[in-house]
Amino acid sequence: MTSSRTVAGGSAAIRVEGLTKRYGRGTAVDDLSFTVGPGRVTGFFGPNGAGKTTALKVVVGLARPTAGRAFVRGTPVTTSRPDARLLGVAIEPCGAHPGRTGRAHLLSLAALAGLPRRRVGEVLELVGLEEAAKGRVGKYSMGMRQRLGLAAALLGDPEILVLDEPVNGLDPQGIRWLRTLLRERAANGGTVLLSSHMLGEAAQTVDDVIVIDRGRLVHEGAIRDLERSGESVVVVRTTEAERLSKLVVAAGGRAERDDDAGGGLRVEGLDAAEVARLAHRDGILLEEVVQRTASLEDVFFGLTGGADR
Ligand SMILES: Nc1ncnc2c1ncn2[C@@H]1O[C@H](COP(=O)(O)OP(=O)(O)OP(=O)(O)O)[C@@H](O)[C@H]1O
Repeated sequence: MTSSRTVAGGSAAIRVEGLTKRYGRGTAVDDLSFTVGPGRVTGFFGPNGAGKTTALKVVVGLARPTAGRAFVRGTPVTTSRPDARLLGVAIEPCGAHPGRTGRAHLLSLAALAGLPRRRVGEVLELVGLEEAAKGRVGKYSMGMRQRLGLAAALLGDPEILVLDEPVNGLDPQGIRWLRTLLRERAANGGTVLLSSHMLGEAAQTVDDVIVIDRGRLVHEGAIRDLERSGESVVVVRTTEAERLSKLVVAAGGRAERDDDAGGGLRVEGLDAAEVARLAHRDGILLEEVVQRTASLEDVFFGLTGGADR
């Protein structure tokens, strides 16, 4: 999928520049640019329909961009078969015929990529599918199909892994296992780009995040910075929410009714002590005041509007 001509991208493992992809009159990806650093696990996040799969397909050469370019290790991506030693890809559907065994599927992929047969046994062990690989793919659970897709991506022991929603269908133990596997690859210098529509869940796995919404970039940076960016929220329970809400707004804060707080208020822009002072000054009784830091999911909703499409 790459040519020998090095053009751009610098030391980036993956670089996407001004990528737009239209399907008919719809725009799936809209002037998107981002960089994936080497030796890091990068999460590519966005609500359903944000354009993640489409962008990843362009990055791995499975779709042609309408405009813009993608580079893998500085080399422009083309739609020819990727070098399995450079780039491993797991994007559904995995292409395995339902009537074939998982092992037969991997053996044919290994042969196509010029990789030794022994790699099939090795990757099956890595993903915990040794026994299941003797059975037909059509009988696999979603979690087993995920593991088979990952085994295929790992065949060439690639420098860079691109995984579309790899956590889907995995149980909690499976998620923990995948996290360890991906962290180990990054610790050994490998690069991972994985997509997910749940930022909170992937937070322990990734170093960096790229967040898109409606095909456009809304955030790019380290996960730690995003965690720190969470503004604190004060949740107040009172029978005089309406009156307190006006005081909060007059003091420069934001307030909205919070049904979870039992007819209370959710306040942003002021801390708990300031809210308590305002209430006390006007003789408003507060039944409960709780201050909490916005979770990563709150930050994600704030960035993307939260709505799945
Ligand atoms: N082959 C296609 N033909 C037409 N429209 C498409 C095609 N592929 C994707 N789209 C549209 O492009 C938009 C982005 O889809 P995409 O699958 O890339 O989003 P996503 O972020 O991966 O979503 P999800 O998390 O639901 O998989 C959607 O509106 C989708 O309907």
